[in-house]
Amino acid sequence: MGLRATRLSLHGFRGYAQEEFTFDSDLVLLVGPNAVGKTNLLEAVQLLTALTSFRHPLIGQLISHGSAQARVELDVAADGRQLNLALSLRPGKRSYLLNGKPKTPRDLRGLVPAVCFEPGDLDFAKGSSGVRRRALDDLGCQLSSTYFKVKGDYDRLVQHKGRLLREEADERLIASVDDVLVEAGAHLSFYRARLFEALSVYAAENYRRLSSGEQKLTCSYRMSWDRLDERTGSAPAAVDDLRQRFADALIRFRTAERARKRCLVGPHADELTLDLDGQPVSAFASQGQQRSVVLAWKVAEVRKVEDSLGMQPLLLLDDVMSELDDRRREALLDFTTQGMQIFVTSTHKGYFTSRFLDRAQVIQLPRSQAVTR
Ligand SMILES: Nc1ncnc2c1ncn2[C@@H]1O[C@H](COP(=O)(O)OP(=O)(O)OP(=O)(O)O)[C@@H](O)[C@H]1O
Repeated sequence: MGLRATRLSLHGFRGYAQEEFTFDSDLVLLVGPNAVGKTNLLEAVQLLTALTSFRHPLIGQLISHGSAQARVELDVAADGRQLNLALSLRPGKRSYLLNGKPKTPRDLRGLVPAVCFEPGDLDFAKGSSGVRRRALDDLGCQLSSTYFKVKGDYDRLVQHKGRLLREEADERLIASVDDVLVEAGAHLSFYRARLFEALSVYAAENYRRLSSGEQKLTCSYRMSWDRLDERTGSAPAAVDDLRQRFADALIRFRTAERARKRCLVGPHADELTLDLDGQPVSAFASQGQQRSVVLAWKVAEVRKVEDSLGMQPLLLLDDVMSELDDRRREALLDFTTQGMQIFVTSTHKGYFTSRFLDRAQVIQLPRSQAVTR
């Protein structure tokens, strides 16, 4: 199924007082100098589609300085249907509309999916497990309302438990939180590990192609309780199994958690590792290899969205061309022939081939300059 964003309007959003863009191509290149608003524009598209932004902003940060509210709207053609997605932002409150009718994020989840690739994503390869957990959760929340709910429940509970541990609350009170934490935590680890496994298969294949089979990418997920007990993690068979293992671990680590005053076990501490030929990517891979790993992972995300939702996501590429060498840039631009709509931002047109530029709608920012093709 093809998704095409055709119009974006921005009112009081970030640096945009009032602006409207129309898109007439499946390849949209936004070019302009630093700080002109390229990323802000992609962020608006991401908020209306993925219902999140890679910047994870507070609502107040999205509203233009000096404005009381912001509104962004995106028209999308989806298999003959016209969708108008709107997001209104006021301090502390965000509300969505679909074709003029109020909707919850739950209603909109997965309606118009998007995958974003931005320079900060390089941390996916070189950063800690926390970066990879967050990336997985962002995608999982887009793919499934259940994932989103379980993640929200777990985050709230683990924060609450953390507060109780810091306040040295009564042991029975903490144990009562553990009783509910087990349910949300077992589900979150289960969903996340399954998503990771599916993406790992695609990413390994993508990496093999990108590196011409020179190295093998392997990805592994270790539940926190296996990691802390120094056991070798194995793929979870079922939620029941995880529930039991999590409950046992919470009892085993009760004294340690009270002593350290923080939550030690649970999905927030699961470890997600990436290895090239058995060596951790974060510590041993070259910068180029790390970039290829991230590229392989992003391509895997696109494929997973297609598998799960039966449609190609919008692909948002924010300033990644400058981060990639010619070969990897070419590999990424291969995507542009696969029919999905792609938004690319860049400070320079020079990163793109004439073949690419001929096909693309080039929007020059700031808008005082002419819009060209
Ligand atoms: N809430 C806000 N109100 C007003 N301006 C804002 C707000 N949030 C961000 N900005 C401004 O938006 C600008 C940054 O825009 P953006 O990140 O889209 O730039 P960019 O074109 O992607 O730049 P670069 O090429 O450097 O990545 C900054 O000048 C910043 O001050």
